[in-house]
Amino acid sequence: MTDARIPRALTIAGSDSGGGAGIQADLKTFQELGVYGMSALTAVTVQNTLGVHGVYPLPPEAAAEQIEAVGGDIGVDALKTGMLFNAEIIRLVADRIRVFGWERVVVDPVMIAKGGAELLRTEAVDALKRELLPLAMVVTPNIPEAEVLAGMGIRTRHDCREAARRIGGLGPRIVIIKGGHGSFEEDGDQVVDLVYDGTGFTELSAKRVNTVHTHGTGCTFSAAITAGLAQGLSAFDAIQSGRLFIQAAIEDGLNLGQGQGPTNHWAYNRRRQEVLQ
Ligand SMILES: Nc1ncnc2c1ncn2[C@@H]1O[C@H](COP(=O)(O)OP(=O)(O)O)[C@@H](O)[C@H]1O
Ligand SMILES: Cc1ncc(COP(=O)(O)O)c(N)n1
Repeated sequence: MTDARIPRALTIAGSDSGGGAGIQADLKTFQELGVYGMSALTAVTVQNTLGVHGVYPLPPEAAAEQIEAVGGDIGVDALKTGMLFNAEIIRLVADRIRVFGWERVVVDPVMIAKGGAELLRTEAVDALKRELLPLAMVVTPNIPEAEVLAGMGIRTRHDCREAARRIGGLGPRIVIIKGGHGSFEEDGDQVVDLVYDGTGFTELSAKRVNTVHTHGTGCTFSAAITAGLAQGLSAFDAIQSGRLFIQAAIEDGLNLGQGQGPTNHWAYNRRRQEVLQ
């Protein structure tokens, strides 16, 4: 029998039939990072590299009961939320996080898929802000999501900092505004994720990969952070190691299907093995 104390992580998110985003991306990432993965499904999407072709939300109680089933039996060292779709699901998920007293919580405030499909109802944004963000150790909006949460446009690096401050005011301990959707003038060929911890800012820069195969980048990044938290890393170390994981996954992205392909969840470990050989 292997060590019973393998780190355990839970993803509360939607299913992506194409396997590049959602719970599929999360579970692949947990597995690659040596963490036992569990899922509470909120919705089934009909999805491939060409986009989202259908969304079938589950009854809100289904998510709540899945969380109770794994939380009460197996235990959860860290969790992430992804696609939550509506306010009722958000309320029940937030309630279960409070009841279990979980603190290592990553909220990826998924709103709109890269192809434009709505993964969170507009009227649910308030519930996300009021119910879930106060429970988050780390929240990971992309720039359009940060604009919605902060209630302001982001056109400059200065705007980005102001938005991070406003989102920090909603309760999460750390805000990361991800730079995948565009660079500011001074960023050059770098992609910059802005990290705000309530007092100061850190910019995590990496080379921007020139690719269209970025389906599931946000899911994979937040799952990698969650895996780090499940293993007991500090939030900042988990974010830095998540950044290394996503960079490798994008650099070695998979040209699958006819549209926007997924990232490569093996890339990080394959590179580490190559270094060891
Ligand atoms: N072209 C790229 N090159 C390198 N890193 C990227 C690229 N696109 C996104 N990323 C990284 O992927 C992660 C997810 O960012 P982003 O794509 O903005 O999120 P989302 O999938 O939520 O829209 C961030 O760490 C971001 O810096
Ligand atoms: C079920 C599901 N959840 C999340 C996303 C967001 O994907 P991305 O990380 O590319 O923004 C998605 N396309 N599908």
